[in-house]
Amino acid sequence: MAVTSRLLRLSNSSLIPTTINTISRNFTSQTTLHSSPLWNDNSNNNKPSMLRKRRNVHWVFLGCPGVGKGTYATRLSKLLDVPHIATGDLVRDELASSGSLSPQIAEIVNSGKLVSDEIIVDLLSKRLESGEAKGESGFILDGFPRTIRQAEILEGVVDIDLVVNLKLREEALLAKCLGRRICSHCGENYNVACIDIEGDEESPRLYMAPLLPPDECASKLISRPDDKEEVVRERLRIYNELTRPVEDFYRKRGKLLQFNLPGGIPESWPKLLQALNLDDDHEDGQSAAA
Ligand SMILES: Nc1ncnc2c1ncn2[C@@H]1O[C@H](COP(=O)(O)OP(=O)(O)O)[C@@H](O)[C@H]1O
Repeated sequence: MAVTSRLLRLSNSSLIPTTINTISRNFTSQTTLHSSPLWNDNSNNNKPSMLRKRRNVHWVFLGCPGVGKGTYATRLSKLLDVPHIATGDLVRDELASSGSLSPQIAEIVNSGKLVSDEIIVDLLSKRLESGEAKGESGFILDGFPRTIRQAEILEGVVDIDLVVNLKLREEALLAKCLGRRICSHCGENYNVACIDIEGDEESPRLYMAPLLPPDECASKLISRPDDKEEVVRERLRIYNELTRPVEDFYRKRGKLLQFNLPGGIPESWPKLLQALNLDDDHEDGQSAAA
């Protein structure tokens, strides 16, 4: 469908609030619509060099709180040279800047609920607009879409190539959220939890070493206010209720790649690259696994 008719359809749709017009402008002006999926075109590991150089991906990361969406999306965004856009970060930036929306969203976020589609689309639109001004193209979205309505809005404006659904055993998710620490100085993420879950007939042992901070960050660690146990449980409940159906939305469209994390970063990162057919783009296995 041509971009103009796509926009026309959007602006006529009662589903789409006015802020979405901004998001549609941003997406359509900077993206190649209906591009072929990078990961699907690599059958027999025989990657055409032209394809390997193409980095204009439009990917989405799905997964429960604590699964590691941010960690792996950040790494892939560096590897593919596309922006990693995390709506959770946009929300936290908005709160930190005491912007006009802060009072409205602080209470929602700190109780583990989702902020409204209108607010999140507004924040995402602004982020895309500033990226566009800097010449960005492509993206890895993390934390959006989180509802079927958000998925429909996104589908109305851009053709998503791939949705990576990260999966981790339920027992590990809470521990990962509670162990999460952020350096208040440099913003780097760490995790003090050491996860070691015995294997059984259904799943192998799961070991995830802590990701400890270097000395310069160790005294500056903070936790996210929504990483408290009762709030994490609520976020997990909301994920199951509102975001789980988004997995089906993309499964039906043949875009969902399920990826079970086998352990911590050293085990999971090379396997994720393999699953994405990006393993030979990754020249230095040791440094990436650090
Ligand atoms: N797409 C979204 N829709 C609604 N609320 C969102 C969205 N993305 C982020 N948020 C808000 O920001 C909070 C933090 O998001 P995020 O860092 O992605 O958390 P998580 O670790 O639970 O995946 C969410 O609990 C929610 O309140």
